[in-house]
Amino acid sequence: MDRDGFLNTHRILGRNPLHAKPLALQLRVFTLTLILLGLIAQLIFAVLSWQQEKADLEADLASQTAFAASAVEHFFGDLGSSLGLLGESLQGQVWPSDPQRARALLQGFQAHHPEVASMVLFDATGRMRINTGLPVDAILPDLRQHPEILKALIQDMQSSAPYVIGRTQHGLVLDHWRIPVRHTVWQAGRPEFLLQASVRVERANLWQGLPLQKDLRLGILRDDGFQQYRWPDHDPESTHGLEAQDPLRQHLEKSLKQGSGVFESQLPEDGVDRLGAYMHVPELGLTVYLSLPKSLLWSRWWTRNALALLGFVLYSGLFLGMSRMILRREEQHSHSLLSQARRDALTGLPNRLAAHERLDQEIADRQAGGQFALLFLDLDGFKEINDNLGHAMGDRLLKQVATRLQQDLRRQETLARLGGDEFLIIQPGAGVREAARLARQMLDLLNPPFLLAEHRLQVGASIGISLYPQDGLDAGLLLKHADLAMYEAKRQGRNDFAHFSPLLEQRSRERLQLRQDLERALENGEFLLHYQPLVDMQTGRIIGAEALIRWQDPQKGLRSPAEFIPFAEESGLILPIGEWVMEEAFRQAQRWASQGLDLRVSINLSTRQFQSPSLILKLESLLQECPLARRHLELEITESAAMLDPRASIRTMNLLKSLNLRIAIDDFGTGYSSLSYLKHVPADVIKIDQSFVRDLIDDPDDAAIVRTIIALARCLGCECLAEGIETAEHFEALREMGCDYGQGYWMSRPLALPAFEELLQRNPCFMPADQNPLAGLSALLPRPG
Ligand SMILES: Nc1nc2c(ncn2[C@@H]2O[C@@H]3COP(=O)(O)O[C@H]4[C@@H](O)[C@H](n5cnc6c(=O)[nH]c(N)nc65)O[C@@H]4COP(=O)(O)O[C@H]3[C@H]2O)c(=O)[nH]1
Repeated sequence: MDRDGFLNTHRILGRNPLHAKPLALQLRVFTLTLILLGLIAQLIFAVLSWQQEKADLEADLASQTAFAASAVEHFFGDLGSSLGLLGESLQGQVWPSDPQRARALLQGFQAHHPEVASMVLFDATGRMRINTGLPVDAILPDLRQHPEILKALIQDMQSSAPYVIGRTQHGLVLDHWRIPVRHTVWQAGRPEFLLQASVRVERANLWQGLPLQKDLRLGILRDDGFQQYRWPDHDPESTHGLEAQDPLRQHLEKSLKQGSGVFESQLPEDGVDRLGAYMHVPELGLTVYLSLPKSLLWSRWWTRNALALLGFVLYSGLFLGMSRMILRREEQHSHSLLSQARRDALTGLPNRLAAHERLDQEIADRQAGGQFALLFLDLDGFKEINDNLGHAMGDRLLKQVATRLQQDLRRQETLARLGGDEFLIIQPGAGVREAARLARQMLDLLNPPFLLAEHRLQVGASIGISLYPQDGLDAGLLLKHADLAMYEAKRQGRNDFAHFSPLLEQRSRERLQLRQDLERALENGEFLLHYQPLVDMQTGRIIGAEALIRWQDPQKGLRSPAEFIPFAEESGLILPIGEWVMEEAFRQAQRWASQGLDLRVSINLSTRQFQSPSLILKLESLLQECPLARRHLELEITESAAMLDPRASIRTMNLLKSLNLRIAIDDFGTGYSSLSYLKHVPADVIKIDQSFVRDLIDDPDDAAIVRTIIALARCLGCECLAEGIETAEHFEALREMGCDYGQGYWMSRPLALPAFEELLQRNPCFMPADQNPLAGLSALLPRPG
């Protein structure tokens, strides 16, 4: 991946798409919605059932109150009527004439009414005359000493009602609570005497038939607010009058107007919140009320709702449990996906994604201070291994490389495979020295050959190092700089490591600039060809020319191929540039052939061009366009390019031969060709590299090499051409050795087309001075660049 790729990946990873969990979210929303709906239904049910329960209880209380009120009404009504009859039987014959008989009648009445504690007879003045609660001879109480009671008695005596119920009394003869029921007997429109039955209500069985459950409270209130009676605890000590502002009394006062109703209030006796019902009995001037603690409503409500609530809890629990189970499964699944997504399937190492995350983590950990190193490792020549031995073999190699690299790493150091043959090592805490030591260690680990099937492969690596924080504060920059340093290591001859320096960035910018300039040059037609004569060493005549590219840069002037061909080769731009050279050289060869000139035109093919699958097609189409050129064209392939993949090279060269093109092996002697390989190479010419020619005169070794190459060419049936002939001595020595052709500054530098054609016209003969009077002519010719 290129540097932009790194940065893009980093940017994409920054968004962390794997954290999005739509299913989990949907499931959560679904579960919560179901629970919420259940909760709402539960709430509605709870409120409705509360209302229902309350209404039921109120209705219950109201009917019980009606029952109680009716019992009270009947009881006092019956007693009142009985008193009326007793009064009638006493009047005239018995009272006041026969007090003993009157007393007996009263006692008889009392005997028939066990709830009556005593019978009393008062005369019209309010004086007590008979009291069955006291012995016959006892002194009767004088009510004048109890003016309150006397007043109430006189008032009741005046009442036209058949009977009157007085305030509940205590003391005065009887030591318990009783309700006085009074009946006045009239004589000629004036009260004659008053009969009073003192009723012990608890004996009256008033509440018989009522469900007297625990906590039920009953009460009877007079219209004047006097608490006549309370059940079950009629406390003689407590007050019997309710304050006017007492909430219960206020409720009950409504009963005077409404007759009946319900109330919520506390009772003075226990302070418990209660729910109650009341009913007014106008004939008696009493209100009967009945109440239960409100908590009973809660418990009745709870009994009704418990099941539904339990159902709801179970239902929610079930849904929650199910969704948690699904979520956990989903989480486990996505965990395993995540860990798979972070593992390189081939080597088992953390992959690019994991490396980026680890790098981000390391940076975050070092925010407060500290350093670490990043080692970017790229195998040397992996592409060739992959191409030649196949991908399966390439994969096996990568696995072995990963195992070896891992072997010396410490636990805190992370090794990741970024993809292809690129590995990354994060070395926490490391500075320049520690990183260099680790890089060297890694290179040493890769040093021993790898054994893959029958192959023993020597694989090196180039390592670029960047350091946090000095070489970058973010992951993208650190990776970019480590990558730049790795390119530098490759540039410096591979199997080595390099540290990042700002200078590399400068070079990278320059390379970028060069790329843009080359693209512009292609577009604007800034390239041109120079031609360097190829000379027959025996006759000294020009037999052809090597076409050599030049770049007429509008800013920098004429630029030599050494400045841009290596970069064009590295960047791939050599393909369009090489095509341009072929087109130009073919057309020139066609022109010369059509002019009747028998000139060989030699063209340099770069490694990439030579390996390009479209080469043959391109050549075929050019040959169709320039048919006369075919006989004169020669393609130069460097020995090292031909040796990269010997079998494929031979295949391509055979195809070139099938097009009737000549083949020259360039820079011969530098590429370590084996003799068995050379035997199969269909070359026409072997070009002796100028490095052997340069010291040919002084260095016997070089002379021996040149002589050997010439002999080899003979054996293989090839012609032989020496490059870099700079002196007459070079020329003479090579000629004597039997070299067929020569090329060099001594004869001529590469020339622009007009100068070359001018030279051709002169038809010079290049021979050392003693044999050739035209020697040195080239020195007079204009020199390019
Ligand atoms: N010192 C010395 N040098 C001599 C002498 N005689 C010739 N030379 C130089 O040797 C180089 C010969 O070309 P090469 O080995 O193919 O080496 C070429 C070739 O590999 C590459 N190149 C040039 N043109 C093209 C092209 O059109 N396509 C490709 N692919 N490569 C090219 O650039 C290299 C350099 O080209 P040039 O700078 O033109 O350099 C030329 C030429 O100027 C001599 O007596 N002494």
